[in-house]
Amino acid sequence: MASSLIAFSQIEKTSHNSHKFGFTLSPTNYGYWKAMLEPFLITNNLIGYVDGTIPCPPPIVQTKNSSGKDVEGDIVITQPNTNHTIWVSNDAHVCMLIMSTVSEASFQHVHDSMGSLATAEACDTNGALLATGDIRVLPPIFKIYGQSRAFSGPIATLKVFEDNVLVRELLETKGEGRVLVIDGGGSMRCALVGGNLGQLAQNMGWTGIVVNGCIRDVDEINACDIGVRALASHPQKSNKKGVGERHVPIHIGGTVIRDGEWLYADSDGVLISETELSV
Ligand SMILES: O=C([O-])CC(=O)C(=O)O
Ligand SMILES: [Mg+2]
Repeated sequence: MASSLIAFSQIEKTSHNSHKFGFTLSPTNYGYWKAMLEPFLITNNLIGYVDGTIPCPPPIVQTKNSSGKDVEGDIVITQPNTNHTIWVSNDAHVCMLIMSTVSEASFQHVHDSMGSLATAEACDTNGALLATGDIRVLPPIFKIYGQSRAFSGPIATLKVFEDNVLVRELLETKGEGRVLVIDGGGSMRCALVGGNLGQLAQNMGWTGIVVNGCIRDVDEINACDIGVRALASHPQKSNKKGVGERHVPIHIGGTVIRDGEWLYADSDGVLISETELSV
């Protein structure tokens, strides 16, 4: 039998809400914030809603009403799952508690990560699309840079080699939430993106940049409010000849990526999908 969840009582909720944290999460104090918040969540048995050890039960349950002698066999009864309703309500309470410790400066960032699609879950639930190649997983060759650890958007492709003139030209156009995916041939001999281009991408509304190649000005890029993936950092700048191809199919690690497809990146990896996936 499925174990039952218990809804938080009004007394418990009031007690949680009256806890004074006395600080908020800002763009610079994540370690301190986590060290202060985690013990609170553990001692109040709330951590399971955060780390996934109390998973969301399915909204519908099926029970078999076996009547023994019934020649028709078992009758399957479908009903709403009260555990699901309780979990959703408890989870909303925990979310509210945590969001009350997030500063306005960090709100958008936290909100974006909460709303983004988890790549592991997307793989688990889309086995058929993975098998047909409609969803592809990029090989785990990338390092994570930029403020946004989880990001997604329609792809603009670019093929260049040790030359970043076209990277700047594309980033000077409106991003409109797109992710620039640069096939730089995996070159480890110079950087295709640096702090200035990272800032430009942020200002022009790009969501992220994925580089099959290197970046530089890592500290500046890490301060930009975009997601960045690259093979490594390299201090040298690239050529400035303006050679390359925009919006063409590219290959990264043997995986084809087409302009207009969707990219999903989080701490677990990077997915390419022919169409937009629902969260
Ligand atoms: O100028 C470049 O080639 C890359 C760079 O350093 C930047 O974008 O800041
Ligand atoms: Mg620079």
